[in-house]
Amino acid sequence: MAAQLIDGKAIAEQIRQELKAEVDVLKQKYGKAPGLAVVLVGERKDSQTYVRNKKKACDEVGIVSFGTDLPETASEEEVLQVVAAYNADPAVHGILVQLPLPRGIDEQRVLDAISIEKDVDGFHPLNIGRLAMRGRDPLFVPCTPKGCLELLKRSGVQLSGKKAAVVGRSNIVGMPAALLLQREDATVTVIHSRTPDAQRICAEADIIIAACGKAEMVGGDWIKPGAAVIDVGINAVDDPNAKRGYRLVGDVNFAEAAEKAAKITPVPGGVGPMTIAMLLRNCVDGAARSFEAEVSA
Ligand SMILES: Nc1nc2c(c(=O)[nH]1)N[C@@H](CN(C=O)c1ccc(C(=O)N[C@@H](CCC(=O)O)C(=O)O)cc1)CN2
Repeated sequence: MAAQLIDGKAIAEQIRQELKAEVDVLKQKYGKAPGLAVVLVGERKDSQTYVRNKKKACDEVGIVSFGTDLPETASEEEVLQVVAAYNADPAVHGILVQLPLPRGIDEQRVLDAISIEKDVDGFHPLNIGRLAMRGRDPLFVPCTPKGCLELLKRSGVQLSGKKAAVVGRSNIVGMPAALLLQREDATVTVIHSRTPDAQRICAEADIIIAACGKAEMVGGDWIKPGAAVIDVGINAVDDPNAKRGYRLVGDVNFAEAAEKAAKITPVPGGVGPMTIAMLLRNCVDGAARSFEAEVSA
């Protein structure tokens, strides 16, 4: 392997330590701690694990976590009532509704109901809209793409003036990642299922963010020698030799790409841990804004 590994687990740990110090300062200055409310609807095992990990990470840095678990059968109105209660609660500075929601609940309606001042996932259309505008700043940026940019910056990858390819155009990763790269003065191409010549475009890019949800789709011949490669994919592939009966692979063929890239993230241990670190970052930023607004009111 020629590439240098971008260790998301270690960088996320470093960020949590930085945040713990910031939270201590906030507590001393304002006499209160940031609060994060996590809403989980249904019994999906993966969502339960993510929510548990989010709460554990909050404890570690000194953020107070609040939680509401609703059954799979909860109605949209019940979910909206929980969101409304957290919107009105001054001890809560961030609200997160774990996705995906059970079928029958209008995800967009629920996300739209979160106050933009508490939208620590950055999924509210006003926050996304501001991200897309020059001269306007969102209050929060979605955690996974924010984590991708943080990994690039902390690994010393220059963005300004570089060619970037984002593979995938989802609302929660691909599109915001493209907007963030553009804000850093990269020239960005978004590649999707109907893009002709996807491989050629990707192979011309200095920076690749792969977020298409297809196991190992980005092969070695998609990578420009010396490129920085950020792999957002988390795909389970059956493997009878693995402890859990499956192993996780990204959207990038790691072994092939690592021979060509200068820097690359692994899966697991790359972007995944950064998603939670960026959630904490957003929550601390939201709380700091709220505390400051209170004292200057
Ligand atoms: N409201 C939200 N819902 C969801 C989000 C989100 O950002 N906000 N993202 C994903 C799930 N997610 C956090 O919620 C998440 C996914 C993966 C990881 C992670 O650390 N993955 C590990 C591997 C884990 C394993 O071994 O199974 C890794 O990549 O190293 C963290 C958070 C969907 N829902």
